[in-house]
Order: sequence, then C-alpha cells, then structure tokens
Amino acid sequence: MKFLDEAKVYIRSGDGGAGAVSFRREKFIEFGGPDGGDGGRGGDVWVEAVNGLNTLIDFRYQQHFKGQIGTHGMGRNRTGANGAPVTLKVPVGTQVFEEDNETLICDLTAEGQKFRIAKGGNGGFGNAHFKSSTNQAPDWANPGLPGEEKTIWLRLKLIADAGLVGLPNAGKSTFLATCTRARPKIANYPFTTLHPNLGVATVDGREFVLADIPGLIEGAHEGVGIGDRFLGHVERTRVLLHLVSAQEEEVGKAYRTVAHELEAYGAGLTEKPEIVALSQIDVLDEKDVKKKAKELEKACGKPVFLISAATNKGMTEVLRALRDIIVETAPPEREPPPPAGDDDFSDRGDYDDDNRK
Ligand SMILES: Nc1nc2c(ncn2[C@@H]2O[C@H](COP(=O)(O)OP(=O)(O)OP(=O)(O)O)[C@@H](O)[C@H]2O)c(=O)[nH]1
Ligand SMILES: [Mg+2]
Repeated sequence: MKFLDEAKVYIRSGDGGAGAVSFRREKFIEFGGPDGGDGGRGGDVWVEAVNGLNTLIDFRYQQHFKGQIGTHGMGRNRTGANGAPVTLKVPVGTQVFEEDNETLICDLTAEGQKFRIAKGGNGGFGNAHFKSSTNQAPDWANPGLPGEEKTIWLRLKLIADAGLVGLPNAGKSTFLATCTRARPKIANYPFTTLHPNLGVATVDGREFVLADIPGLIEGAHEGVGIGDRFLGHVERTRVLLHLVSAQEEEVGKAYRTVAHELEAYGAGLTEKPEIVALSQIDVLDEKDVKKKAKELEKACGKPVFLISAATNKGMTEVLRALRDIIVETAPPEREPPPPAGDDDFSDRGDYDDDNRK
C-alpha cells in the first residue's frame, strides 16, 4: 500500500452565470417588458470524510478540483442551471489547512462529515429583476460573481485508540500482526516500517484500533532516521503502548531515548496514559528477563508488562490493560442525532445550510 499523509491541492469553485438582457418579443406586442433570466450559481467545493481510505495518495495524482460554472440566464425568464459541486473524498482524520499550512479550515473526525471549502459564485440577476415603475427599459443585467480559488493543504492524522511506539526492531509490527488481521512488513533490520499501519484488536469481545508507526531513534525530532513525522498519527490515540525489546543491551536507556523524543515532539504525547512492556522475552531466560524488567521499571517508574509476540505470552494481559484505559477515557456516548430529513445535515458538524440549490 502506498501511503501519503500530506497533500497540496488547488481548488476553485464555479463562477456564477451572468444574468441575461432580453425583452419580450411577440407578434402584436410592441414594447414587451424585460424578460432576461438570472444566471445559475457556480458549483461549490466540498471535502467529505469517507470510510475505507487511510491515505491521501489519490491526491498525488489529482491535485486540481473545480466546481462547474453556472450557465448564463436566458430570455423568456429562463434561469441558468447551477454548476455541479465537486467533493474531495478524504480519509477520516483529515485536517484541511489554508495555503500557509497552519490555519485550520476544518478537521474531519467522523465518517460522513462534510465541509464546504469554497462557495460557488452567485449568478447575476437578469434584467427582468430591474423592472421599474417608470417604464424605462432596463438594458443591463448583473454579471455572475466569480468563484473562489485557493491552494489548500490536506493533512492526515489517523484515528486509532492505541498507538505503538518504540525503537526500531522493538517488535511493534509483530505485535500488531499477532493481535490483529493487519499484515505489516516485519524484518530484522531498523526502519522496516515506513508508514503507519492500522489494525483492529479484539479482547473479551471488545474491539479497538491499534496503530503501528515507524520506529523512533535519538534525534528523531531533528529528522534523524525517519524522524518524528509519523508521530502525528498517534496524537489522537487514548493510550500509548511503549515496547522495549528484551534484546536491547540497556533497556532503561532504550526507554528514555523514545520518551525523550515523545517529549520533544510535544502535542501532549507525554501526558497520554502509557503502558510499558518488555517485548521478545522468549529470547532470554527467566533470570535475565527479571533483571531487565527491573531495570526498565526503574527507568519508567511504573510496573511493566512482560510479553512475547512469538509465544503469545502476556499478550492478552496487555490488550486488556489497553482496553481498560480506552474504556475509561472514552468520551460519554453522544446523543443519537435527531431523525434527519433529506436536507438535514445538522448531525454532520460544520455544515453551512445556506447552500441554496
Ligand atoms: N524472538 C522474538 N522475536 C521477535 C518478537 N517480536 C518481534 N521479533 C523479531 O524482531 C524483529 C523486529 O520486529 P518488527 O516487528 O519488525 O519490529 P518493529 O518495532 O516494527 O521495527 P521497525 O518497523 O523497524 O520500527 C523481527 O525480526 C521480528 O521477527 C518476539 O516476540 N520474539
Ligand atoms: Mg515495524
């Protein structure tokens, strides 16, 4: 799968059609009044969050999105047709920014959420609008208003319940592969994982989404290794699972290196609940596992889980601990949306309902 979490896109909403200048012409009616119709509205540009996407890769190939222009008004009071809107379909978790890549326009965090990012130009009034009592024939009409054009940035921050962090080779992808149906690449060299992977874990009948991201190394916040650019994908999780491999010589140091990078990244990552696990314990005998566990507990200041994805040891316990935190920190159930009519978008967040058709 190709992955892209940032894309620059040019959008333009449709221009409104011009109003028409026209006069009624009929046999035996000498001075027919003005009957120029209005121009149609230009098409809007929308973004919509849809399920089944977890990358912005499509926007590498198509970067221009234009709403259709409204057609001009015509004689005999005929109004021009509205231009068709265009909708950018993006993965859930996509944020839209202005050209500066800093000013947030909208944040689409739920499936079906829609937001209008450029409004089509209004159509101009035809001269039929300018009838006056003075009987003076209006020989003018309004031009349509231009659409808006701008460059925007799409930035994806995947939405998962738990995020896996650790040094390269800690066993993050193996963990994901063992408890979910995801099949990330696993190998015995650093930076096997080059982009985030998501999987759904089930424990005691309850599901939650787990995100595996590339490994972090010292200096990641300065761009060393793959850097910290994928940490955005664990920003929205409720809990982090920090894996430290039992194969590390100094597990305390391994823990601190990653903790330091999380801190340097900011965005509240260090305030998130964190579960620490010593992974790959099947490679050591019991005595050495105990010794390393102690060392790790000293470094992180809390009890650590002992796991092996290879032998499935301790896996259920860790999943339960993650689930407990996810349940505890879950926002209260939202009220069910009111029964929606055809054009009732009140349950879709930022819908601007003056979108006249
Ligand atoms: N013996 C043993 N080996 C493991 C276990 N978990 C992972 N490994 C091995 O450790 C190596 C690294 O595993 P990955 O899951 O790719 O590690 P990662 O943390 O995803 O690494 P990056 O993607 O590079 O950050 C692979 O060779 C795995 O087979 C385990 O529980 N026991
Ligand atoms: Mg990996």
